[in-house]
Amino acid sequence: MEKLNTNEIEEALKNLSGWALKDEMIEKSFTFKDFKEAFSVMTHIAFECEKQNHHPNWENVYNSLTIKLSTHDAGGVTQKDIDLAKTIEDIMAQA
Ligand SMILES: C[C@H](O)[C@H](O)[C@H]1CNC2=NC(N)=NC(=O)C2=N1
Repeated sequence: MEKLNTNEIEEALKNLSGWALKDEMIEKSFTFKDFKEAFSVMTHIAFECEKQNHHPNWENVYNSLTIKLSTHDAGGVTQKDIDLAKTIEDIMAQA
């Protein structure tokens, strides 16, 4: 999968509210009511990642979750990351 250039990423991010390009990754932070809610959403996301065979770099501290997406094999952001970010937004909208 081809790395997207900065313009292509910025264009894609127009449809992904709150996601930003930083250090060759796209990232967004979320806050939940408590750990249980955060981990429940993470579990949901994890199953979708398995389906897409594409996985996040993420950090959870109690009720906060920071997700960073890049395609390790490509060394940057690809369409796979954009697709996974959209999936994550859909999950958050349901939560
Ligand atoms: C073997 C397997 O398909 C690869 O290691 C996949 C798994 N998930 C992945 N996830 C991410 N974010 N980047 C990858 O390059 C990647 N590669």
